[in-house]
Amino acid sequence: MSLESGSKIGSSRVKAMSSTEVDSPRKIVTGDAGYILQDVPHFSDYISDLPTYDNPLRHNPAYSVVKQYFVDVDDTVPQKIVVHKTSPRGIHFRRAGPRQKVYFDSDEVHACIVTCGGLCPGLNTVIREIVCGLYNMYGVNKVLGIDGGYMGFYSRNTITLTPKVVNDIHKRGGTILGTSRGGHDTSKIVDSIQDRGINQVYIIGGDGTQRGASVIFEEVRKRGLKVVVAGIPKTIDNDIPVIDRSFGFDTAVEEAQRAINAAHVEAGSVENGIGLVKLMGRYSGFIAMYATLASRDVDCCLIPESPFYLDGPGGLFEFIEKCLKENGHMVIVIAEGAGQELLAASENSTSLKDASGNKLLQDVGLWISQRIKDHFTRQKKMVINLKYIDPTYMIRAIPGNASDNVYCTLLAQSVVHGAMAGYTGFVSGLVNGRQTYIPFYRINEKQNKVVITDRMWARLLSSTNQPSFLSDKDAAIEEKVVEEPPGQLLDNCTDDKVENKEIATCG
Ligand SMILES: Nc1ncnc2c1ncn2[C@@H]1O[C@H](COP(=O)(O)OP(=O)(O)OP(=O)(O)O)[C@@H](O)[C@H]1O
Ligand SMILES: O=P(O)(O)OC[C@H]1O[C@](O)(CO)[C@@H](O)[C@@H]1O
Ligand SMILES: [Mg+2]
Repeated sequence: MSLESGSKIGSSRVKAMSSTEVDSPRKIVTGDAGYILQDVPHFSDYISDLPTYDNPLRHNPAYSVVKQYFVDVDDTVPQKIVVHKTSPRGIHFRRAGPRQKVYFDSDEVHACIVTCGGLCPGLNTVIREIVCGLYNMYGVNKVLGIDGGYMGFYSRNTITLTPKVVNDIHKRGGTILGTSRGGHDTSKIVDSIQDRGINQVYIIGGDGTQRGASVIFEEVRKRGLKVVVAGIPKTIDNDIPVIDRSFGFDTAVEEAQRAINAAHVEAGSVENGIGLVKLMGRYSGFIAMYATLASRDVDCCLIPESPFYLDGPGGLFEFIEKCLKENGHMVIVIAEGAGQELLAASENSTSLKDASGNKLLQDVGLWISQRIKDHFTRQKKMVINLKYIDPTYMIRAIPGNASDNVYCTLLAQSVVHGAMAGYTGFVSGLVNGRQTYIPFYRINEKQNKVVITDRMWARLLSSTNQPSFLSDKDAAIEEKVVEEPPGQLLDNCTDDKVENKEIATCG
């Protein structure tokens, strides 16, 4: 059976599923033993008789010597790699990489790149590698940078991108294209794409951006345009599902160590020192969790997914007192989205939003510093020295580290290969260590969160020895989860549940 788009699918079963009336049908291919491919759209799904061309990499001296450089069209990557002998084969994604045939003549390509949402280490590397990939691998010579996020599509300013222009940009933080929140108008964006004659759109951004990319793709498809819409997920919070991790995350965790070290040194140098570090993470506490695990100097890590309380037995104040009595100092790491429900209850809660509609959070770092000071100084009459460090923007406004730079290069080259091969409506992402093409709906259906009933959070609790802050009621729920019948082998059991539901519906 061949899974190549536009070709016959042999004995496998293909089912078109539509989630809403406006969305194009989902491409689901099923095979033996519970095999499911959540495939990505392709030009041939809605435009017939398009010419194809030999991939120019065949004649590129760097690649032509590589044995099996081209990816087999049937290659797919499983989402879950821990299985029982009786497990169904489960969900798979199309493997990324160069194809023998491409759907663009090099001279025909007019690509553009846009960056949206907050900054993230590695953005410039992704831009650089898309430009260099298009020029050097595929002989493309028209690449435009859209200035300042989605709203830049409506302005006249664009930046011509060539390998020379982008040569050094990976050494700089931020994005040379600029970024923004809000201002997404699908028809105006697609009008602009059409007016400029753009036929490959590369969209780098977070969850909001990829939702925007998905509606741009739907509009492009509705208009029957031969225009690739492809995303590269960017999120320093690591809140995008399915992918192993987002680019820039590694750099952010590494940079956070500097703040934690400073907090530790400050706290250890005074009587009853408390070093408090606030890290990014609106709804997902991955940066805080990994920075804590990496550091080993942190005594308590507070994240949005694990509600905590201050007073009484098992509460934060009791734990701080214990640490101070035992060690004379302590370090707390708090994610910006942690404890927001406590702030809302104790302060005038606001419903302010940013231009994209994201809720603006109150500063939990300042709030908790004040509450700790009040508790120990006024109520307990104890001398404490609290130093609050807020490095939030410092950890994202830096260039990617070596590992993120390599990762960004692979993501960028993969997305270019996919676009040249005529795939569209997809993001390029790492799944179980392999580059894949993932349909937008999988990226947009939910947020990736720390699962506090997983082993990773248990590792953190055992490393810090902090309280779990679970009430008897919560503990009972946790117990129930653990007692569920076998089948939830993986750390991320929430994912499994979602997927089992999908298997049931797609099957
Ligand atoms: N549901 C949506 N439909 C269309 N466009 C959207 C949607 N959500 C967000 N956008 C647009 O995507 C862009 C970026 O969104 P947002 O500010 O939420 O950042 P993000 O991509 O989620 O990145 P991050 O949260 O990691 O900083 C904005 O221009 C916004 O208007
Ligand atoms: O202040 P800005 O630029 O809107 O971004 C802040 C938000 O962006 C993020 O870094 C996500 O990109 C969040 O962690 C944070 O709350
Ligand atoms: Mg977001």
